[in-house]
Amino acid sequence: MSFSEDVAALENPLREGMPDERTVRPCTVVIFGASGDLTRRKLLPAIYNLALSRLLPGGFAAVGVARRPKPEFGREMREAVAKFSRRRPLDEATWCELEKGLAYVQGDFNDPATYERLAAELGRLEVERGMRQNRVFYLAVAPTEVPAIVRGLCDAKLIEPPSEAPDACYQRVVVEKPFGEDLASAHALNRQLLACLDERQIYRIDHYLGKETVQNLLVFRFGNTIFEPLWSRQHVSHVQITVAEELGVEGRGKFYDQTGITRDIVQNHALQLLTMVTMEPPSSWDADAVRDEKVKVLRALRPIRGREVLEKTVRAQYVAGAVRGDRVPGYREEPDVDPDSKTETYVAMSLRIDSFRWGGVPFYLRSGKRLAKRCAEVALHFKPLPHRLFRDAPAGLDGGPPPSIRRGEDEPNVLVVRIQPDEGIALRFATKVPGGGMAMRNVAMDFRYGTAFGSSTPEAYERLLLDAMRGDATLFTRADEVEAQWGFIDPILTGWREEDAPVATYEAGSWGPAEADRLLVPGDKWRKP
Ligand SMILES: NC(=O)C1=CN([C@@H]2O[C@H](COP(=O)(O)OP(=O)(O)OC[C@H]3O[C@@H](n4cnc5c(N)ncnc54)[C@H](OP(=O)(O)O)[C@@H]3O)[C@@H](O)[C@H]2O)C=CC1
Ligand SMILES: O=C1O[C@H](COP(=O)(O)O)[C@@H](O)[C@H](O)[C@H]1O
Repeated sequence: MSFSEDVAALENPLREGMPDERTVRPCTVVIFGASGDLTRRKLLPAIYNLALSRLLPGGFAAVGVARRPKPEFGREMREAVAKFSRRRPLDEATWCELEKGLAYVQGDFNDPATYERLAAELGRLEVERGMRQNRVFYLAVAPTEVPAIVRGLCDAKLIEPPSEAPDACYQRVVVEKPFGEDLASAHALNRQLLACLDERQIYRIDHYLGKETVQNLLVFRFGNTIFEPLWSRQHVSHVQITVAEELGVEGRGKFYDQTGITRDIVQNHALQLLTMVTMEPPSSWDADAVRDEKVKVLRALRPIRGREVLEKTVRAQYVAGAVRGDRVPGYREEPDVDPDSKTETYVAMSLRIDSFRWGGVPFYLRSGKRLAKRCAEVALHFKPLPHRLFRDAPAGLDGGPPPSIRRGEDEPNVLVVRIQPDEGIALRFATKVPGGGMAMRNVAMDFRYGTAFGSSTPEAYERLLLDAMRGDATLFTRADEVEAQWGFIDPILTGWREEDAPVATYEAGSWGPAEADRLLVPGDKWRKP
């Protein structure tokens, strides 16, 4: 912990109790796909930040595995950390210590010799650094590579079945998203994994679950008494879930054109947000208790299939436009994208959850690349007043409210959970305009994470790596959960194909296609965060 953080911890009462006390046993993290983008942008910076926060165990090593030779792996990773770490400049002492336990094994995932070399390297590090065979294998690779790696690890006896003995070593496998590309492939992948591993050893990652604000959805709902009674069809008129990006496909045109935003974001991140907002309270903070409740919501999602896709979903692609003033090309002009591509870069849908709590409440979900603003949020729109006692203040009232305070007319209460950026929670409510009369205007009560807890909150990958080392799978998806997600998404993708659903267009830098408005119940409007 740096001096300034130390002081902040002492001075800010909200930070009390923040350091995490759960211990991590000495272990090695092995990253498959170590020459790839995720490793340098996210994984190594996350490991470095854990080291900087003194959350790594005394004995720790990180081994990268990939096809390309990397004679300067340590130097490359140092540069990556210096560039992508949330805390800069690089702390030399922390990096030097970490680098002592850093190694690289070159090899093809399909070649048994790769695992022999890895076994030798692990043996050397474990002896040298006084560690036992506690290992987290992080598969930062495409889903097609996963079965070969797991087989290779098991054949080489680098993974053993889990033992209940208190001092037994563990071996766990973290599997990156996308987990399959449809229900059939996800199911097959689960079968292949479970042929070699126990479910307790499998950690299917969805990095949105590692975001502080996503976890806070559960604390907000189940750690307070006053919100949960409002959290249902009795009070909520509709819910909007938005995952918007300013970014385009960022050099991942080939991957993206085969994937599309529904598989890349909605099947995982957006549906996870939906489950966190709508699940029933779990009986305890236990991995299976939490995941059982999430699966129930996924199974209660009303399917959208066949011609229903035309009425309940909108897919679209961006055309050239300007994002924050910079001209950007259209999707079909991006490198490695088919000029006749029908892959969606935007999707909006109107969902229903068939349950006692949510029956009749529309859930509007949208996600897009190259939208006006980077923003992920969940907004609960409450029901309108049954009877209006007070009048809205007329605009331009002398000495009246500034324009940032919104007119109250027809604007019921809204609770917005901002996942990113500007993480926080805002509640919109009506208030009396000062002066004579009883005119009202809407104002916001606004909690900001940055102000309350300091600006540098841990990255999702830090939390999730640490949880995998600790053996806490609560924030990872279970086999039945990931299959239930695909079970909802698959019929939509099939419906689009079979019904030849139109692909609308939207200008890059806008809030998406006008066609998305037809998903809304009359009177509802998409938010412009
Ligand atoms: N990048 C991101 O922001 C995110 C990525 N993900 C997921 O993480 C995973 C990895 O993504 P990303 O890092 O971008 O992918 P990259 O394409 O950048 O990296 C893939 C890695 O896999 C290695 N590899 C592939 N096949 C083999 C093989 N047969 N033998 C040995 N090595 C092999 C490559 O090695 P080499 O290049 O040396 O051949 C490279 O290190 C994907 O599933 C992706 O969907 C998830 C969220 C965000
Ligand atoms: O998984 C993915 O997520 C990122 C967005 O993540 P965020 O944490 O920056 O919100 C997205 O850009 C990428 O396409 C997708 O694969």
